[in-house]
Amino acid sequence: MLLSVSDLAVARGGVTVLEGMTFGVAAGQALILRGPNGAGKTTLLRTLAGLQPAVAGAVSVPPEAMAYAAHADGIKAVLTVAENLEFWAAVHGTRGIGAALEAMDLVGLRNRRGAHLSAGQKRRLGLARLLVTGRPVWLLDEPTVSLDVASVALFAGVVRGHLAGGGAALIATHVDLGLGEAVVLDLSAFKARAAAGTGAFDEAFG
Ligand SMILES: Nc1ncnc2c1ncn2[C@@H]1O[C@H](COP(=O)(O)OP(=O)(O)OP(=O)(O)O)[C@@H](O)[C@H]1O
Repeated sequence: MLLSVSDLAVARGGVTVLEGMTFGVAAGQALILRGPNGAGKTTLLRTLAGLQPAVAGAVSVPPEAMAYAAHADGIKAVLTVAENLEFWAAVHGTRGIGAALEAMDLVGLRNRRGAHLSAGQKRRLGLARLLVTGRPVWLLDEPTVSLDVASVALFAGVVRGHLAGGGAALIATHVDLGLGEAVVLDLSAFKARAAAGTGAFDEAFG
């Protein structure tokens, strides 16, 4: 397994929302996270990314092995598309942004400032960032929001390429990315008892 999670519990706002999560993701595999709004998909991804501590349990690889694409793209408005990617490449100690520019159809936009990109273009740049991290496990939170049909297909190809290269991905998505080999993890099975009756889960699971 490229990533193994055992008996993991995660919390939001001081309330444990998911517990007893044990699963693995193999090299070349995508795991699709399912669950209604508020189920805890973002909370799980943020915990794996090291942005918040786990309540309990163990994760086999450190956050440094993972690349997280959050709802916000984290683009620097004053930098151009190419400069944003070069900045991230420098942060991650990798070289070369050409493949990332091409993969997400950003070559023609390489000199446009972040502030001047459309929502979908920003999203494409945020996803191109994954490629320059060089990290094996991708954590993707609704990655196709703002993308048009052509860009969704482009991104699905990028994910397939990452998997074919021995990477893995955990993806919270309601969109079918056409990843035939993907395994679905239904988070309803891990609803924390502590969350029942607090309001945090009532909306999600009734
Ligand atoms: N600061 C907070 N304090 C209390 N509860 C919170 C806080 N932030 C989030 N929550 C609750 O934690 C639960 C999990 O939220 P999370 O964002 O992980 O869900 P999600 O499955 O990603 O939802 P969505 O599909 O809507 O993005 C939700 O019920 C949410 O209302």
